[in-house]
Amino acid sequence: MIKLKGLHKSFGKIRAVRDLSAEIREGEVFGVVGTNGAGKSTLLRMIAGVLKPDKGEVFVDDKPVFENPQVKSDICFLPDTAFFLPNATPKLMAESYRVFYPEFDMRRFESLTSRIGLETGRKIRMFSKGMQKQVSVILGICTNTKYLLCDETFDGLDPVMRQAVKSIFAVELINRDFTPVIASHNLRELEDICDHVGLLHKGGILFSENLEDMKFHIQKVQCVIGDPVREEQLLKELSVMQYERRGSMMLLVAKGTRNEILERVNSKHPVFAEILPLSLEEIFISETEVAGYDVKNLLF
Ligand SMILES: Nc1ncnc2c1ncn2[C@@H]1O[C@H](COP(=O)(O)OP(=O)(O)OP(=O)(O)O)[C@@H](O)[C@H]1O
Repeated sequence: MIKLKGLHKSFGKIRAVRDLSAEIREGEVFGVVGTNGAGKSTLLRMIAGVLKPDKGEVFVDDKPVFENPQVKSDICFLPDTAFFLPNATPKLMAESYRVFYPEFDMRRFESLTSRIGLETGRKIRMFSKGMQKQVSVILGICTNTKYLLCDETFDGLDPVMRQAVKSIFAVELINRDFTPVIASHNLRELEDICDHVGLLHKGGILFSENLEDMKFHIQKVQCVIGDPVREEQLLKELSVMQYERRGSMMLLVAKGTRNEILERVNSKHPVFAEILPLSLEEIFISETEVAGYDVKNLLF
């Protein structure tokens, strides 16, 4: 488990991370989302132990991470701009990774690179940006470290490759002790891979939730009731987070389980009613609006 306790980090007058506390549970995919400059990279660098917090501490499996090589050997950090040795090939990079990470799985490296058609003997600098990202992710996965910190890792990957990386993560999560932390400014990129998402804003965590819990407790429903009195009653009875009208159709996002909401709606004898799937983005927008934030400005 990763525990972040009261982290602060400033660069001169810029307060990149302020009083940030959170927990990242083992075996979960944790997403850190936030706009450019929200403090995501700074946070990941502190978790990786390459940057010392001004105040507070990062504990990885109950041990402080900074200047602790033993703990750091359980963490692989993939920065947003991958570092490759000059003129290196993927094969050479894999060999140098093996020096730092004794558990590096060379066989898996060969199998993954061949599966996605990456030539391991070609110079990385001749690769496209997306291909360089692929090399970086594969190297990270093959380190076999328990924690993999990914900074904007899915950025620059095409949809097919993004899907491939997600599948690789899924296999790792099943087969070994693996906890990826993925930072992105794009909630849509995190939607189908993360179990838990923390929303970072101006260096602090605004919101940190398990996605299944969130989806279980919020529903989007569209219905036609056709009677203003019963419509009014429904709006009063539900804990409405968002409400919109399109002609006679009511479209609302409300707190409650699927059954609770349907029961309330059906008690108003609707002409038509259905529960619609909610995207992670809609959930975040609803939850944070209720908390008094205009999250649309924080996500895109
Ligand atoms: N080494 C540094 N020196 C000075 N300021 C820095 C440094 N690193 C980060 N900052 C500042 O700290 C703030 C947070 O930056 P950070 O890179 O952590 O944000 P981010 O959420 O990762 O942004 P992005 O999505 O653009 O990568 C920014 O205002 C940035 O300018």
